Amino acid sequence: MSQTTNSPSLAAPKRLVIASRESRLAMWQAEHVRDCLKKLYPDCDVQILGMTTRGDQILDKALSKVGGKGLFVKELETALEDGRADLAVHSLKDVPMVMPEGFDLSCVMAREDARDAFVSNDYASLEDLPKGAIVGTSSLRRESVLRAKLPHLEIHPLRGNLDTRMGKLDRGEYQAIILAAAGLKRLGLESRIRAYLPYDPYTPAAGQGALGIETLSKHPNIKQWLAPLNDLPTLFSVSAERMVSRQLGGSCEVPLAAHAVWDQSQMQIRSFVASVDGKAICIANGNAQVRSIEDAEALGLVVAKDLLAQGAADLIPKIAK
Ligand SMILES: NCc1[nH]cc(CCC(=O)O)c1CC(=O)O
Repeated sequence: MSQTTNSPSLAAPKRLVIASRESRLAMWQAEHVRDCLKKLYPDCDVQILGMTTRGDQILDKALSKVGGKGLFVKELETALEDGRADLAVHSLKDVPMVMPEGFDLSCVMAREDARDAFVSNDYASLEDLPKGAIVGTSSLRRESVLRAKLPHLEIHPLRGNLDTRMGKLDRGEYQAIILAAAGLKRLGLESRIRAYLPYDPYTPAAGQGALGIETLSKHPNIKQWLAPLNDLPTLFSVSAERMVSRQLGGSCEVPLAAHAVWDQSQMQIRSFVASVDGKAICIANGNAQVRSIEDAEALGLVVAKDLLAQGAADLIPKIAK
């Protein structure tokens, strides 16, 4: 993944098929990748293969209860294996921390706004919500911080694609909902954002706001063709975040947050592991010079060790210690 220039000896691709989920956000992301590839390789025929995943079908349960991450990527991986597609585009947040055998996270593209957003028709911010107001989120991470900071609020589950979630808010099922700002901005719904939640304490999930492209390990050419799409600051940041998450079991069955920023070789990272009720929390911050993916992962490891030293493992159901 560290390669960011195209090998001059490799001929341009003739045809590339992108596997994508069919939600509006997933299609936006696939079209974005298609447009970038068309710019790089004007003579290449770039197609999008849309498909429904189990994560899109099961809408009545919290993600953490139905298999979590991986749920949105499995069908796309099958399309790669079967040769129906060459690359799969994912929200990086949904990509498992440990890639399955035979698959690589080949490319990480520039990050959108990584923050969580407050969306409401009647209130301007979380702080304005009255006692008993219903806030929609199915993220255990968001729920944990909300319960700790604003215990007078009611947290109710909220699943489905972005349009479904907005519809539920607009029908009055919730007084407010919390969503990733990235998805809203990509779909032109930025004007619905009433407030941005600060990174402290509302730290995002590892990879939030970034796009990841997955390919088969046995097709190194495709990885090389994608290399120019990598964004170095994002790649460094998410490498650190994903290392923290990986060390802590990498599931979404536990409130786990990790967010890093990289600028001019300096990286800062904030991470927490908490209980869903918000009563217990381990927080670790890191700061280091980072000039490579290895440096970024090393910082992620330090932060993970800090969390574990504070007893984070006790908050995680099935972590292999
Ligand atoms: N877990 C679902 C998911 N995966 C990616 C995004 C939003 C876009 C992104 O973070 O890149 C969302 C929705 C949300 O958290 O509101």
